[in-house]
Amino acid sequence: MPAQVYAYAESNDVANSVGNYIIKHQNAALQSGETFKIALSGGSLGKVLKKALVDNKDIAAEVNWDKWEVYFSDERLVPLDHEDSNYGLFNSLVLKNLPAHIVLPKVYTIDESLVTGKDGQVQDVDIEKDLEIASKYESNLPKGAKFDVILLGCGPDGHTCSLFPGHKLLNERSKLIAYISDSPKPPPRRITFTFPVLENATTIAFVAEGAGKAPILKEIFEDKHTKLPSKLVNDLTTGVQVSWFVDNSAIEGVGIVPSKY
Ligand SMILES: O=C1O[C@H](COP(=O)(O)O)[C@@H](O)[C@H](O)[C@H]1O
Repeated sequence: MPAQVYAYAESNDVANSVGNYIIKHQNAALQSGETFKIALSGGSLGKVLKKALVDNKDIAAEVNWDKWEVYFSDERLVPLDHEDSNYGLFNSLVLKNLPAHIVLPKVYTIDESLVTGKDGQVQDVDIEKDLEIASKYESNLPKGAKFDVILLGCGPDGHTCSLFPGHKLLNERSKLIAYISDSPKPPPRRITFTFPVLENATTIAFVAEGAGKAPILKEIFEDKHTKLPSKLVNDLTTGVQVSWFVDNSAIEGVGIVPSKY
């Protein structure tokens, strides 16, 4: 299934389109099941989610938060209220801005006590603990590690989740959640979805904005041989529908014909 690319001049339109996409897949999931299982990323996606799910009142009214199960496609091994935490970003930008009457979603976070220790202080690097964080997170994944939607970012180096170009985790097949201690982008200690989880999703959407993303999108869409992580996701042949929500500057000079969602 070839990836669909949806492009807009304005950032608000990108966000609204992402919001409509989420609602469509939420409704489809709730027609056949009791919960909507979504995985989020960090980085620039946080602001997009706020614009889409909090600020746009029409979309906000359609979100069945109480039926959502929220996971993170990757997480940095820092306390949950740390500025680098992907959960922390979603919490501060979205969850904390929801009206008081909203029943909050079930959100699956890393076990913070393994990062901070019982005294609440961040502990020194302890690979065994970090592996335990990854395997605990894996044990909480939905049945069959099946997500209705996975929302991804694409770093300027082509990384997605915490899967970095050329890294050995690109070949990880036995673990669904893997630990990385040498992330080239700080912070170095993280956990991440692996390819078996991405391959199994119903739908995956990338969100990428800004001229800084244009060179890497050019490589992803024009270089058949590149092995960038985002390209590997883009080329999945397991039946997952991959979409891109971008602004015009992110695809400036890229040879693709975008659509409107
Ligand atoms: O480190 C990370 O970066 C990617 C890409 O972030 P962006 O700001 O360039 O969109 C993000 O998707 C991932 O969750 C995060 O941990």
